[in-house]
Amino acid sequence: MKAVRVGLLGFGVVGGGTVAVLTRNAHEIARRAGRGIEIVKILTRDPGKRRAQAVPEGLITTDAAMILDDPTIEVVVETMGGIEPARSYILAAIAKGKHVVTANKALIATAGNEIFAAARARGVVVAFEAAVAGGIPIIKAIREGLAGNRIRGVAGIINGTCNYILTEMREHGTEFATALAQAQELGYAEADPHFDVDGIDAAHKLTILAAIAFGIPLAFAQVHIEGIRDLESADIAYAAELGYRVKHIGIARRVSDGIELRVHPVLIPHKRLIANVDGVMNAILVSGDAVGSTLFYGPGAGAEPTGSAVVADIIDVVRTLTTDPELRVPHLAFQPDALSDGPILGMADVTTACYLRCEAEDRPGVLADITRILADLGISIEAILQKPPEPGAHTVPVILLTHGVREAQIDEAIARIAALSAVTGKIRRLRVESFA
Ligand SMILES: NC(=O)c1ccc[n+]([C@@H]2O[C@H](COP(=O)([O-])OP(=O)(O)OC[C@H]3O[C@@H](n4cnc5c(N)ncnc54)[C@H](O)[C@@H]3O)[C@@H](O)[C@H]2O)c1
Ligand SMILES: N[C@@H](CCO)C(=O)O
Ligand code: NA
Repeated sequence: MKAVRVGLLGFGVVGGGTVAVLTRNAHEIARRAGRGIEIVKILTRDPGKRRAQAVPEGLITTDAAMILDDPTIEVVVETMGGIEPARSYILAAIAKGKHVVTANKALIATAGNEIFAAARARGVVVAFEAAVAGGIPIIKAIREGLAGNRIRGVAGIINGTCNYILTEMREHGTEFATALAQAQELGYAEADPHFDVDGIDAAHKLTILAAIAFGIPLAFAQVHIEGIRDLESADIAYAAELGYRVKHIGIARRVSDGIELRVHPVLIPHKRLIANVDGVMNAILVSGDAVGSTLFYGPGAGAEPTGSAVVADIIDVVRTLTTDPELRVPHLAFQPDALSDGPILGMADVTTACYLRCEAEDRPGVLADITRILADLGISIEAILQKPPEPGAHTVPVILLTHGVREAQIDEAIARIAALSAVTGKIRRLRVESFA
C-alpha cells in the first residue's frame, strides 16, 4: 500500500522532533500503522535556517497552499503555534477533508469547540496528544484507558518550563531570569515565555484535561490563573524548612457544589511522589471512582518527547483512515451531544490550606495580634515559624501554615493582617495541597 502523505506546518522544536522520530523509526512505525508515513512538504518562514534535522530542500516551502491545496496530502500536522494563522490553516485543512494533528494547546483551549465542530461536520479527526504534558500519553489515558470511570479530579505539574525554573532555583540557587533563559535554550518554553511563567500555558492544558475528564466544553476563560513570576527564593526556602516543596500545578476537581479549575503555585509535602517531580518532567494525578489514584509521569516538553506524541497521533489517524467517522473516539472523550455545563466555582469558593508570610516588627504582642485575626475568622493554624531578624532589620519574617480555609476567608484575614501597624510590605500567600 502507498505511504500516507503528510504535510507539516512549522519546523521548529516540535516539528524537528517529529521529523526525527518519524525518520528514525520509519520501519517500526509502518509496522504499527499498517502503512508507511511520509512527510512530503514542510512549511517554514525561515527556509535558510540551519536545523538539527536536515531534510531534502525540495520538501521545504514558504507557501501554506502547497500543503493545504495538495489533494494527495491526507494528514496535516500543525507545529507552528499561536492562534493565527494556525487556526485558519487548520480550518482550511479540515474543509479539504484532511485529518489534523496539532501540538497547539493555546489553539485547542480557546478555539477547540469551533475546530472540533468543523472536524465532525467534515468527518475528519483532529488529534492533540502533544498539546498536554508533551510526551506523556495523558489524553489517550483519560479518554480511552479510564473511560469507565467517573473522574473525580485531575491535578499535576503541566508546565515543564515552570517546573524546570523552580527546580533550578531550589537546587542551584539559580536566578529566575537565568533559569528561564536555560529553559528557552533547551526548547521547553513557548515562543512568548510569558505564557509559561504566568500560568497561561498550564491553564490551556488544564482546560483540555477538564473537558475530557468531566465531559464539559472547553472553558479556558473560567480557569483561575497564577504564575511563578512573584515567587521569592525565601518562600521556597521556608517551605523546605516546613517540609514542603513549591510546585506550579493545575487542578481540575469535582467538589460538592461544582468544579474547581485553577492554576497556581502550591506547597506539597516533600514526601509525595509529585513533590519530587523535577526539571522538565511533568506528572499528572488522575483520580477515578473505579480505578482509584493513578499517576502519569514523563517529559512534559522538548523536541523528541513531544515528537513522540505527535507521531503517535499520526499513527492513530492513519489507522482510522478507513474507519467510519461515527465509530471513532470522540475528540473530547464524551459524545458531542452529551457535554454538560457543570458549574465551575469562582476562586472565592475554593477551600485549601494556606502558607502566609509577612514581615512584622519584633516586639511583644504582634504575633498575638496576627493569630487573633485568624482565630476571629475561624481559621486554625497548623504551624508558625518566626525567624530571627536579618542584621540591621527592624522586622522579622513570620510564616504561618493554616488548615483548610475558604479563599474568601483567607483574603479577609490577609487584608486585616496587612492593616496592622506592626506589619510591613506585601503579605505572601501560597496554597497548600497535601495530595494525600
Ligand atoms: N517546545 C515544546 O516542548 C512543546 C511541547 C508541546 C507543545 N508545544 C507546542 O508546539 C507548537 C510549536 O512549539 P515549538 O516549541 O516547536 O515552537 P518553535 O518556535 O520552535 O517552532 C515553531 C515554528 O513554526 C514556524 N512558524 C510560526 N508561524 C509560522 C507561519 N505563519 N508560517 C510559517 N512558519 C511559521 C516558526 O518559524 C518556527 O520554526 C506550539 O503550539 C507549542 O505550544 C511545544
Ligand atoms: N512550554 C511548554 C511546552 C510543553 O507543552 C512547557 O514548558 O511545558
Ligand atoms: Na501528551
